[in-house]
Amino acid sequence: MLLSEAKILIIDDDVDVLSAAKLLLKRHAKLVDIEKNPQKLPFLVTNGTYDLILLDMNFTRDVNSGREGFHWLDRILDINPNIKVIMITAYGDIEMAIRAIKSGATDFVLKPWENDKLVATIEDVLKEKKGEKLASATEEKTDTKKEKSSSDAIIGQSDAMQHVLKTSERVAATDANVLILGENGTGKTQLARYLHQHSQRSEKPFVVVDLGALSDSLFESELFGHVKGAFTDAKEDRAGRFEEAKGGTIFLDEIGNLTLSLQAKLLTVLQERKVTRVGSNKSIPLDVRLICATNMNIETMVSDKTFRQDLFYRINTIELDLPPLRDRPEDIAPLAEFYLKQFRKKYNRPVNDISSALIKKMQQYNWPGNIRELQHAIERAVILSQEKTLQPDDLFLKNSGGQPTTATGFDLEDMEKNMIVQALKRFNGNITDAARELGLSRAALYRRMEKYGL
Ligand SMILES: Nc1ncnc2c1ncn2[C@@H]1O[C@H](COP(=O)(O)OP(=O)(O)OP(=O)(O)O)[C@@H](O)[C@H]1O
Repeated sequence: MLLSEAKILIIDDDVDVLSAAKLLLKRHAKLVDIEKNPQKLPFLVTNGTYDLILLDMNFTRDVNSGREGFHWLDRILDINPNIKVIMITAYGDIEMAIRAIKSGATDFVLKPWENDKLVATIEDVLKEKKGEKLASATEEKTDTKKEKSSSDAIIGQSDAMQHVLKTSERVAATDANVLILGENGTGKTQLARYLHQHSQRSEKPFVVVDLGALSDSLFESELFGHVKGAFTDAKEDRAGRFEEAKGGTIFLDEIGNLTLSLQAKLLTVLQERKVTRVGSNKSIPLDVRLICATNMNIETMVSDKTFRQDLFYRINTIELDLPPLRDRPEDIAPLAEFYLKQFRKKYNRPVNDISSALIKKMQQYNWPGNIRELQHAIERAVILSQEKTLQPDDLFLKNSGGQPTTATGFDLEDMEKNMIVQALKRFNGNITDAARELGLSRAALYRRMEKYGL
């Protein structure tokens, strides 16, 4: 592949590194996105946009062990083993760079780099076929491709989801502003990406902004950009997210979390269709398609006057309502099977099937964390199950009937309880054998059984 065709993502916590690399590479590559928060990597990689990632070895939390870099490298390659990753390492970290390559990175560059050298390294890496290096069979590569495209798939055969999908197909091609409503984990981000990918803007950036995670003080500079010297930390000119999304789509998640004063600022930009970087007096025309989402009851917020009616009317030209999973039980089996396949492959586990009793159990559950919770529950079950067919006991679900809450992902206590249940089952309730397998003393196992009410 030529560099001029390549889509590159750069991840580094140092904004100066990010802007320097972007400035250099955007002259050569088709697309260059930057991100300083590595937590967003799984999301960014899953969408399959990028051919190559430049990944820093060290993020703030753990300054120079490189441990975080290895962690993120693993995550990236789990999601897409064929993606090319170039690690960015500091001088003196050669050992670490070698280790990175052994762990699956394609190459490394030393920081601070020489521009020509960086471009040449990227060009070489893009020419090379990653599969050859991994010495994996062609079959494996084909599978991964299939998985990449299927992981973007929106699964939903219920009438409610079919309705959402039909409307989405119709509106994707237009430039209409879309507001996506739905509880946490119902697939709002996934749907926004689908709309972008099926629009005429699909070759341009899809920029996600989590407004819920943005403090009031950062809002303007993050969304609209700033010029050098606009405030103490503004060491360089910086484009905002609206500018980054130029020609593409901007997805404003958690719009219901905006304070009234920020709502007014956003409204002005949307009305005037131009942005002005903080500290500048030059306005830049806006060329983005706007998709917003919230899990809040925004109409009630409008009546309560906590959300501006004029902003509401501007963002909701088309409204798409994603129903909670408990209201569409027909979608549960296809979703569970989809994730079973995905995790079976990821963790190389011999689990092939889901019993009908388990499907029934899942259909009776209320899924407060919606699809994300189901995804995590299946993931846990695939890791822990000793059987080829998942059974009701393999899936630990929180008690039904509670209020919808945010799913928290892996819960160590859930995992521990499940492992104990499995061990007891395997040894027909024999405490000595189960304790030995779990690496616990009999007393420790009894204590835990008591704690979990077993
Ligand atoms: N219809 C679907 N088919 C398959 N997977 C889905 C579907 N909808 C969502 N997912 C998956 O479920 C997870 C949660 O989806 P997503 O992040 O889009 O939800 P969300 O509504 O944006 O969540 P939040 O409100 O917490 O931001 C993701 O891993 C996504 O890929």
